[in-house]
Amino acid sequence: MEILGVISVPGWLLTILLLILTFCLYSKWKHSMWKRLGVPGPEPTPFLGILKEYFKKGTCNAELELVRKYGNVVGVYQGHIPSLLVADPEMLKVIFVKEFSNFPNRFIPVKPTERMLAGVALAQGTHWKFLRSTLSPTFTVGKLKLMVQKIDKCCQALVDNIRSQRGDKHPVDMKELCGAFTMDVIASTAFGIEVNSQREPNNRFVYYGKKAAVGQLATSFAVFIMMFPFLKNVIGAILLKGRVGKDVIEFFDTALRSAIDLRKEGKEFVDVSIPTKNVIGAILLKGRVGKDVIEFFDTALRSAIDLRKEGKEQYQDFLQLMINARHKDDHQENQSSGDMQSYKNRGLNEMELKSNAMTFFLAGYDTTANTLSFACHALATNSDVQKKLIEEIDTVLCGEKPQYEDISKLQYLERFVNEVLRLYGAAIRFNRECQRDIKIKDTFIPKGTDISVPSFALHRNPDYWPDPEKFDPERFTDENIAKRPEYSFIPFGIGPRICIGMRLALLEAKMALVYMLQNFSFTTCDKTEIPVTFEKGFILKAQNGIVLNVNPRKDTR
Ligand code: HEM
Repeated sequence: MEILGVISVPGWLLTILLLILTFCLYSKWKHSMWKRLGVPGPEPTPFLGILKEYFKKGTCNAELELVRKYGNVVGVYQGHIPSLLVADPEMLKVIFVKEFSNFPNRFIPVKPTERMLAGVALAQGTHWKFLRSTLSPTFTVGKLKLMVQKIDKCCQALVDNIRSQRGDKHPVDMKELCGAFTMDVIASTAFGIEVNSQREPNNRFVYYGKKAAVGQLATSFAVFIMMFPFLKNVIGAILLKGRVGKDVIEFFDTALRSAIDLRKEGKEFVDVSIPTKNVIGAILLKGRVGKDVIEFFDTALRSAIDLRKEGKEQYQDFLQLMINARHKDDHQENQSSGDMQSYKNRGLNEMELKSNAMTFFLAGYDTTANTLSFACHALATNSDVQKKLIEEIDTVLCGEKPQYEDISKLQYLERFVNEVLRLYGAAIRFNRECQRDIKIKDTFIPKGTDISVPSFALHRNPDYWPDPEKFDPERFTDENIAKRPEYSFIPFGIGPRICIGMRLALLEAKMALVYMLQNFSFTTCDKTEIPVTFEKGFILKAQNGIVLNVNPRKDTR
């Protein structure tokens, strides 16, 4: 083809050039939205928007810089998807509480699968309302009290494990140990399965839990879809369905299916061989899960069954509570959409049960584990705080094991944990999708916008937290709390969609801290990183572990 009768260009090359030009214009137009709306923000990198910064500096540091530079409301682009970062407490109240009906759902950058939408964390509209109201009773104080015995056992194992790991005064990686501890807690409180992941760091639950941990969505596929969101519905689901965590999902599904089957008929618990054989047969036939997984699962299952045979297990776990919430009306088993009335007479269907059990497992493991390991780091690097905490624990408990009621008496512990959550809250970002155009505090937010909360940056804003990097539990005295705006401290989110597992997380973290401090104190060693380097994902983690000296308390058992 000739251009202006001068240059001869092959047709295919011209097509490519035109395509590139079209994409560049598309990118430029997409990246002009916040400027047109008068919202401050950084100049986006073509096609990638802010993603390059996130990958280079990590989500938490990138957002901290953005909020410090542009203020509490910042317009950015994840690829070509417009995101409004909101770290203004007043605006957060409007979006997450007052105008919740306009922001009821999470923003999901990829096309969600049916399974993703069946879990309470990603469910939408009335379906979310139904799931949330069905699952919330699972986390009441009364139900949590029933879990205390299980948590207690895991705490004892944690202490034993620290003791054996430190051996002859070797430093201990508390990140690994805390991960194994919360894995034990969630396995027993969610599924009634006792896995000794603390003594077996290569345990399959730990392996699959880690593999499936939040942050998986930051795959190249997700980035690709963020760059070209118009392709979301065409290829998003296919790519994600095919590639992300298939073996992980399969593992959890099989484990759960058999656990449910076992419970359906009380008498089957007595016969170990039949159900176990069936499960393994099914896995082998499918040929998808490795031999090691089968062996692990067989062992875990066997121990769960053995416990039931010995009558030790009373099914006081989330799985049982969820099973109790289903089969109220079997013929509506497959219903998963419609108005609230259509959910009225049914419990959880199979897909919802599976998806939520896995959600609890994944949401409850990594978040709590990292919070706890940062707490140990804070103790080691703030000896005065540690001393005060030990004094309180000794005075209130007099060396006895903590009971549920004791935990609320430990006021300094409450302040300490809050300060840990302020500086090291695991969920550094959570979001909502704007359903209809709306103007809030002079900012126009178009329908479909992702509203993301950079909580790491909010929790380090010097306007609310003077000398923000300083670790100081006294920030959480009643007097000091009253001086700050509501919603300036939101480690578990805000409003009707606040973290459903908050009480469990706080209970297990506090119990573990009490157990540890009744037996040990923490100090730094030459391998302790100060300050800690964070990983770059959406969950706050110490990149190089939390390595500390753990010293037995001379005055303890
Ligand atoms: C220290 C530990 C934890 C932290 C910091 C944390 C933080 C959060 C945050 C920030 C959210 C988003 C809330 C919002 O959008 O407003 C959330 C949601 C959620 N969390 Fe947690 N979480 C923790 C532990 C747990 C545990 C132990 C469980 C379950 C056993 C859990 C289950 C969930 C679920 C299911 C949701 C989605 C709720 C919904 O959409 O209705 N989390 N969490």
